[in-house]
Amino acid sequence: MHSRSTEIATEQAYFDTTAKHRDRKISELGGLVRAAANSGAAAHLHRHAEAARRAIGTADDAVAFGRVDHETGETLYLGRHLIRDDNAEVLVVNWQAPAVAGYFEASHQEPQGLRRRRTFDCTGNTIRDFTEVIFAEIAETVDRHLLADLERGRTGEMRDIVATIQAAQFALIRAPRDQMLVIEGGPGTGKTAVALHRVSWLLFTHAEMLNAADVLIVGPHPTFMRYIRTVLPGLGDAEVELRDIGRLAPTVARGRVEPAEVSRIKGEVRMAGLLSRAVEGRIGVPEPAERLLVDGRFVTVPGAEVAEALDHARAAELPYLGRRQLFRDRLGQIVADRTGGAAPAGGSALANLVERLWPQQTAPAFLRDLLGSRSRLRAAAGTDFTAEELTHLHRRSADRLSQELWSAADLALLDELDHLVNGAGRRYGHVVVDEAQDLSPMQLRAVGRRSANGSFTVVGDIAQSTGAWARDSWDEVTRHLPTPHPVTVTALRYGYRVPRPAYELAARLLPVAAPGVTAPEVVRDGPAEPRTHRVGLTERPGRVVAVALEHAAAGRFVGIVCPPRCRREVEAALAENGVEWHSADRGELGGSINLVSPQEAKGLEFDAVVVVEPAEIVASDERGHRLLYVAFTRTTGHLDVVCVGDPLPLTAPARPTRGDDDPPRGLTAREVRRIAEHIAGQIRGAAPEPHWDELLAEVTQLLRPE
Ligand SMILES: Nc1ncnc2c1ncn2[C@@H]1O[C@H](COP(=O)(O)OP(=O)(O)OP(=O)(O)O)[C@@H](O)[C@H]1O
Repeated sequence: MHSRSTEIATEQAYFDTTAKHRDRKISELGGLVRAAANSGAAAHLHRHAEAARRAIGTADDAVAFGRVDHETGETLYLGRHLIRDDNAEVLVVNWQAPAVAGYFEASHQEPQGLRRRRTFDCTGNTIRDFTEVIFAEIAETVDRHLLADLERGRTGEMRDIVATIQAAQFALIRAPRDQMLVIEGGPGTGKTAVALHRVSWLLFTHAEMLNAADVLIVGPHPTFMRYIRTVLPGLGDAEVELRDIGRLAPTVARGRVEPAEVSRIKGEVRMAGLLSRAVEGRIGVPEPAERLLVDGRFVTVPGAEVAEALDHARAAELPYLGRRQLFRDRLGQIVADRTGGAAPAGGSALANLVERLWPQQTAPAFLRDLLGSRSRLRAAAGTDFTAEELTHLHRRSADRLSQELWSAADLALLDELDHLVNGAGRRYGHVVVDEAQDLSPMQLRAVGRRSANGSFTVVGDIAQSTGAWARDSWDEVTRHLPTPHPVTVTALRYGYRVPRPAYELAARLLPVAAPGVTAPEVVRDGPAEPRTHRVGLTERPGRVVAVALEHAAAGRFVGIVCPPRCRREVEAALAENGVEWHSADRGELGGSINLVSPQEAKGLEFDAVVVVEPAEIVASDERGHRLLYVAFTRTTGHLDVVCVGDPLPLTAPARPTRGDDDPPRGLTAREVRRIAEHIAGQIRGAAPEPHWDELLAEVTQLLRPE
């Protein structure tokens, strides 16, 4: 029998030969890319060469990550990319190929014709070691390679998991395309990783009908998109479109903070009806006779004829602006018939009449006018909204459109309006929506209308569902995504990210946070028990920074998960200590110390997590225990809780850090909190001076007794 070092040397020789073939191909393609870039008419060749170059990987990567030996004696190496020799013989099979599915699927119970599965541990293309499973052996061996992989330090970028995809994950990755596949599971079960690898697998398997630019991945916030953005390009699929949910809307200034009840109303599906009626309501009624000055003389068109042209255009199956054009053409013809000439081209009288009866619109201008006008809101609301709800929707517009600041809920309304006004935009052959459990019906409509065929991968976890649209079942989400295909909800059971001690702490929240949700089975032990630091109020920020620095000094990637109320003090302490840090709120993630809100921590992970004041996190959301569950489950290793109050609040939200919380007479504590949050939110959003009046008006509105 070969010794291990001889075995590694033999494998290394194979890797070296393969690398020579790959590197030559890379340089050939590089030459092609350069040549194509130089010749003017060769853009498509350039793209093709680029894509081919990406599909073969880079010279820094290992040529393969695994190998399977079949009972038949055939051996296949698998890698992220297909590699051939000069005679087109396959040296390494790409991981999506059916021939190597057994690598992911085979188990001791069902070896699927495999004798051996080997996984290589490499630095660049140098093999350091390998682990292997011999399927004929009786005892199940722990997948040491997976465990070693999970122990590795994290950075601000997610890595692919191709070498260690587990059988249950692989089943979802290769599930049929024509369905709405809901992947649920606890924190760190690999839902996001699986969804991304599924995209790569679908692109490979359906290459003839689906290319990377036909796939859209929607995530919760910009930081999350940055976190996942390198996974697919690393697998050779660089063109896939990634957008956070806010970026589906037309580009506007974001950052408006508004009370939860306003967001809640704006997220409801009945807003779609209101917007559609509001758009139709902008089409005017003609005068009994319309007089137009055309080429120096007046032409009178009877109102009935104009009304008929309006009705004709209104009934067309086109968006608002398409129908406007129809009306304009028809009116032009009517005028031309009267003057006996050709249709007046762009005559200003005609243009004015069209503009009066069917005004030009953009989604932002339209929404600003609508929300700023009680009468327009009332007219469009019909009987679907109460007077109180309309009062919530109404707001004073900024003086200029460019000064208007938009909330997250507004963005979905803008997208709906853009669709009504300009018609359908880009549609995709497959749409992935991650952290879908928090999206409002209006946000889900924005996602849904981007699907060309109802093929979706929906990812999320009910136990992590928070905010105005916290869900208790998947049906509440999927019913807003149109599909002719079946809906399949499948759970991932094993928790790969969070080590046992940290997860045991987090799981104590589950009975309060999400009764009925099954906890994942954790696959590994952690490096340390969670630590609780009970401190006095004034010590809190300093301790947070000290703990974060301790982890950073040990080379760990650190996340400080901090509720909004403690943010300023922690930022100040970081500054005082001269600590360089990154803010997830600004879409940054990286370096060593990162500051994130619990909401924005969703989907992210760190080697060490410092959770600041759990009771404040619980108090900051109606489903605050879920938010704390999210915070505790961001760690791949260390967890520290720094708090003045209860480190694990299991009952109603408490306010441990202030003694002066009694509400003034006439206001309930909830109202005071709501107002305080609103004012704080607006200030945080750095409302510029032109918005101060508006802010005051909104606060006055909130203070009015209900
Ligand atoms: N088969 C695997 N091999 C190696 N690492 C894995 C595997 N499955 C999951 N992981 C790792 O576990 C971590 C969690 O994965 P991921 O972020 O996809 O989980 P999630 O279920 O989406 O979590 P959350 O609900 O918190 O967003 C990641 O670091 C991922 O790389």
